[in-house]
Amino acid sequence: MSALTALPAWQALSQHRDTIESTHLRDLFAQDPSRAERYQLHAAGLFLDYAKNRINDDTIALLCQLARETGVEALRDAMFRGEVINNTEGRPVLHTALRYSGEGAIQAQGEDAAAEVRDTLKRMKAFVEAIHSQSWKGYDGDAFTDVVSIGIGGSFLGPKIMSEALRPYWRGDLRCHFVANIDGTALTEKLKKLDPKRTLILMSSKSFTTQETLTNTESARQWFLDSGAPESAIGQHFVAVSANVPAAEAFGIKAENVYPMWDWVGGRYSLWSAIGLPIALLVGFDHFEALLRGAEAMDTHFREAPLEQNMPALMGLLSLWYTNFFNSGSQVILTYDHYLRGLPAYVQQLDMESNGKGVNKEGEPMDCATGPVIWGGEGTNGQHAYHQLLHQGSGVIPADFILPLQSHNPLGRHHAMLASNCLAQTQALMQGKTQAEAEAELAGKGLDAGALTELARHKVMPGNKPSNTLLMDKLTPHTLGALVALYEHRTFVQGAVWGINSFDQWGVELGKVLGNAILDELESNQPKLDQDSSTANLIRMFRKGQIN
Ligand SMILES: O=P(O)(O)OC[C@H]1O[C@H](O)[C@H](O)[C@@H](O)[C@@H]1O
Repeated sequence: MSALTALPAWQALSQHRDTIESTHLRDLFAQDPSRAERYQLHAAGLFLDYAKNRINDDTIALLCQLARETGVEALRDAMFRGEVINNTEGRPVLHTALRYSGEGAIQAQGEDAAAEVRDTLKRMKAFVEAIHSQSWKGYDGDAFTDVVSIGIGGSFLGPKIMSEALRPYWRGDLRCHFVANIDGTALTEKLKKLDPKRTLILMSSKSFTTQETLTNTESARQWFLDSGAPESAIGQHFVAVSANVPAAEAFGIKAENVYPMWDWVGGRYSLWSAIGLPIALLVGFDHFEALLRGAEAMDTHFREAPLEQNMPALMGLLSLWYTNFFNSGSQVILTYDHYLRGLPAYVQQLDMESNGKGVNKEGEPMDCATGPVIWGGEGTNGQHAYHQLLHQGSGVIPADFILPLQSHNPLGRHHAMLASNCLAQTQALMQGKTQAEAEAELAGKGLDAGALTELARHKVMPGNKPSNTLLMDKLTPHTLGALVALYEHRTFVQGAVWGINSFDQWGVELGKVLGNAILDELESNQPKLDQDSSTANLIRMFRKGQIN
């Protein structure tokens, strides 16, 4: 047993689980009409109803005790102070400094992170306004109409998904196209519709070593030059965001066109930095700042609210409750808003890259599960597909339902219908359907008693499936910022309890190097093939371009 699983709170939760297991959520609601009032919370423009979780007051008390015994609050405060909590890379973790609007300093290894952020925001603002006012144009005097944003991982998902989420706020004078994959089809399909004279290329790579981003940017440069643009025009059309300014300059991007990133911001936490430039270009700098303020409001709540009333803490602890005490290997995020359809993929990277770890901070193997599989999609589409497994599958898959109360596109009864589906799903998962209810539904349909009982068995829903419901008045830059920061901190809380480093990603780094050795073999004519027989055979086929 590890120090973690031996903790009094962990042991108490293991026993408490049996109490909870013996009571159906339906009965918990029947026994306590005030349940919804007791298990709800407001923070930073968001409302969380967590009453449909398999909990009672003891569960919350024990989960908060576990957080205290594992030092979650102390680690949170150390993160905000800029201490080196990413121990394997020797770095502070300061994405919260990116949205800090106070005047004070935030020390990050001898530098004032807050001052650097302020300077960079000023530069970003000037750049965005120059593009919008058309004081910065293409080399032939044309205003920019299109931006191609090249980046992958955290340098892609945040800008793309948040831009989509803020579509109602787009200015309308610029389009943005995102290219991440090394698959040449991704870039080719985007570029073939564009006019190089009116296109700005924005490449984002914190490390400036990522194969996909470097190769796509080189190919985009070639496309630009092949169109007849002079080499001297590169400076007007290519901008980079990177923590590695010398490498960006060596690549040919003018120093004044390189916007900084810092070691103390993880890729998956970087959309609030210059990595978010595509968002600012699309929606304007005021809305980008509102996004930062929403995240900052959630930071303040996370920092100040006691654990029992702390939205990210409670969501993180509830997630851990199911992962570690109910063996739920996955969690689903269901957004009932078309603009938020990308959020599950965003949280997937955020959570799985952060908490997909098998050893703790000391490098010792974990003896309990860590990061669950995160997946999901937009409602109501999923209801016609994978919700079947949520309702009648054999495991427990906790769900987060996310619903803005007002639509940006009020259209007849659409929004009420959308909301009714969202609420009905949470209710159906909680209540389920008993054998007696299923039989009652089938009565009068002409079935004999035996057939009726048998068919009813297939229609039984066990219920007792937990969910959170997150509401906001409307999806705005502010509420979006708060929502994303909520998931960041929820991820943090789980990693802190587990005692893992949520801020490195050695498994993903492996992919950055593994491909290179095989690439040499694929492009070579030498029959060297120092590989296992399966890989060698596949390489031979690629060289021939034929499967026979
Ligand atoms: O921004 P870059 O340095 O190009 O990195 C892009 C991505 O690379 C890796 O896959 C990392 O694990 C991600 O966290 C990162 O966002």
